[in-house]
Amino acid sequence: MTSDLAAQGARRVEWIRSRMPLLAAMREEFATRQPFAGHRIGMSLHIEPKTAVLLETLQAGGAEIVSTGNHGSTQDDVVAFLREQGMTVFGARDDTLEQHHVNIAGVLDAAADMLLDNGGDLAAGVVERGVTASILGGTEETTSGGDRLRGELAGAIPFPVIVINDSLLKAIGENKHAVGQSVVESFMRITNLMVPGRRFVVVGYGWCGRGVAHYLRALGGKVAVVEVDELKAFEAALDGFRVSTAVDLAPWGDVFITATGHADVLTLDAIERMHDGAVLANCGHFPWEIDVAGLRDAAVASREIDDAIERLDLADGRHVILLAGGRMFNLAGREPKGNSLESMDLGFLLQTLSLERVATSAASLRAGAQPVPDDIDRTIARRMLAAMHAAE
Ligand SMILES: NC(=O)c1ccc[n+]([C@@H]2O[C@H](COP(=O)([O-])OP(=O)(O)OC[C@H]3O[C@@H](n4cnc5c(N)ncnc54)[C@H](O)[C@@H]3O)[C@@H](O)[C@H]2O)c1
Repeated sequence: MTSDLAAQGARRVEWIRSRMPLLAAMREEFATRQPFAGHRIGMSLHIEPKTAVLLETLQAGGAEIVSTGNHGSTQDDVVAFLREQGMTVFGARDDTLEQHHVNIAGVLDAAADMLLDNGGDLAAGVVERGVTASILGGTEETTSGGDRLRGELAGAIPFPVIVINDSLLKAIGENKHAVGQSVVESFMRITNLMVPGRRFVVVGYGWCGRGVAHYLRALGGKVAVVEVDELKAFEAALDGFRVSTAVDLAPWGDVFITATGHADVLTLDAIERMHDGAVLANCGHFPWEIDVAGLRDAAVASREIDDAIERLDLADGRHVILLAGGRMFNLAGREPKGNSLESMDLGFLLQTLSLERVATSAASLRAGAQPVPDDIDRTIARRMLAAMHAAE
């Protein structure tokens, strides 16, 4: 019998599934191809409705799924739905960090022969347990997991791991365009402020920063860029943005958005020069880009004004607004949407085709971390163009 929670999960997945055409086509192909028949995939990935569509697709290809989510973000209705589809899923939204580690151990105990990893936890687990020989290969979703495989785990992984975040297709489709769109959407949803005419300073002009700067300008925002790499700073200037340092732009900007992946790119020396009411937000992966600790020390008072909006009063009478405590603000606030369905359709097809490559041709891949094979990027780009009717 379907539980109420599973039924709620099923309803939420329905809309998402209906707008992920690349994965839908894959499920049809897999019905006959069955590349994962006889394989058990052990997974660690943020569990929400888009992930459910990925898991359904792998299951349609014959895979047995044993999965857990990220700590603190597992959606219980989606877990209930996936369990009803015959998958083994560990984890709940309120799990402690300790329980999360038990969940990861549960996935490792299932003795999967393929891994879909997130941050390198499963790869580190099989090395620690000395069971690497039983693994055919797998994928790694994140840059930080890729860094770990190439750093502390280098030489210890005798099977291939395709690092999804190394894909140029993903950089374009997700980091630039999806993060660009969702950062602008989140700024508007969380603050309810106007973009047109407002002065934004974007720190970092990599894939994400470029997207953020372009989407803000597209809505009429005035945008300046801070970038330490002179080539990217030059590109930002040619793209028509004002380019300078954070300290120099501090009195000019109304809103400051960091997108670098690096620590302390917005510090007190800039914050002290900002005008009263300046808004600070970060969309980089780690919550360390804005010097939040330094800001809290300098503040004489602080209070939560609304969901993900905090006011910090400074000694000279000015105040600044910090969104989402300096964490990724496009995943915060009421009803965070995260990145667009289409970008996740694309990202999860990268996962699916990379796992299929491992299942069918592991011997043709080298051991350890490696980028997504170029032909997979190009196949998906062609499919995405067709799904978008871009040629019409
Ligand atoms: N919020 C999301 O949904 C989301 C999605 C994808 C990636 N990310 C994260 O966003 C961050 C940026 O990703 P990316 O793909 O744009 O990386 P990237 O490497 O393409 O760009 C980072 C840029 O920041 C610049 N930079 C570094 N230190 C700087 C400093 N002190 N001041 C100014 N510029 C500086 C670098 O020169 C580089 O151009 C990463 O942490 C990534 O994990 C977030």
